[in-house]
Amino acid sequence: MKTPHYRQPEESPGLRLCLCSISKCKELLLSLPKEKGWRTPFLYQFQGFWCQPKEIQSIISFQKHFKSRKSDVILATIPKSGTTWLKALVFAIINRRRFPPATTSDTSRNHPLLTSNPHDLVPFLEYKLYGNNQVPGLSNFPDDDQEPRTFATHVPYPSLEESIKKSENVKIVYLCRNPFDTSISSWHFIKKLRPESLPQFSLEEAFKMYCNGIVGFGPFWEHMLGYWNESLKRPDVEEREGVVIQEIAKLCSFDKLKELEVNKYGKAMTFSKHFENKHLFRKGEVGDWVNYLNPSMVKQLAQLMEEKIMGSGLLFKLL
Ligand SMILES: Nc1ncnc2c1ncn2[C@@H]1O[C@H](COP(=O)(O)OS(=O)(=O)O)[C@@H](OP(=O)(O)O)[C@H]1O
Repeated sequence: MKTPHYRQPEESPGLRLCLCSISKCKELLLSLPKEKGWRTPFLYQFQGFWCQPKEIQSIISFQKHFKSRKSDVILATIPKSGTTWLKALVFAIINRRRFPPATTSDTSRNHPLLTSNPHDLVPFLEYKLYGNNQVPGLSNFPDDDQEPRTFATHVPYPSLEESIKKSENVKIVYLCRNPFDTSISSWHFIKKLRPESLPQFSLEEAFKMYCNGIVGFGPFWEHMLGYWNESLKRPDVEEREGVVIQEIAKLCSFDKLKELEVNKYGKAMTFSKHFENKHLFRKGEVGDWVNYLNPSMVKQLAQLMEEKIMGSGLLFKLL
């Protein structure tokens, strides 16, 4: 991170390893239902959703050790539904006074989004913070006097750590995207990251698994409805601060972020050791699915959405 005012959680002196849980986790894995995976040989069904083995350990650690603060902001998504964009937007909004977003002004030249990938600015709880057997010391995160803390997660609502769910003040921002585009985006992403040791992964196979709910943090409809139903119980007042909105939208736009050096050539540790940021920016469009799904696939997913999501009030823009 090149901006001196913003501290990464790894620098915290409280970081420690939590190796004792590894053997317990192995035991747990043996007891869980499993299916063929997207990026790993298997996905396991843990607390009702599908995830990779390493994620289970970090989710347990997050559930056990994280304690929310009243001012915390949690960004929640299922993978490939616009997480990177949401992280950029929320980071820019929360820090708009420290880092003015106007892309033309002198002060904005130091904006962290120009030199850091959004995943390095808003860490995932289950990857960057509680991943790799670590329990981060978050007392000084991100800065001694800077609130709110902003975290991200793919974990479904029922599996969030208890103090988050119990709090009346913690803000959860949930973003979901139409399942047509999300399924295609997921397939493209996994094709790039899937180890060579695993067999080829066709669109047909990926689509079938997606529709069966067997996708990271899925089934997608349960992920969406978990957060959606909770938001209906606790509606938020809409707040607007007109002047900076356009500037933030411009700074966080797909074209702007995709063309930055850090996102064209940079690497982030969020997803794996050698993960290239460019994989997070493919097309960024609504409706690219029409180039991939055949009529019978469209029919199948449309029926599934009707069966699982219709009636909830949740509606999507498909084209
Ligand atoms: N700034 C911005 N604006 C609009 N769209 C954007 C932006 N950044 C990333 N993208 C598109 O989001 C898709 C990646 O999803 P995620 O960011 O959720 O991926 S991840 O879960 O964090 O791996 C992926 O969608 P597809 O292009 O359809 O594959 C990205 O291209």
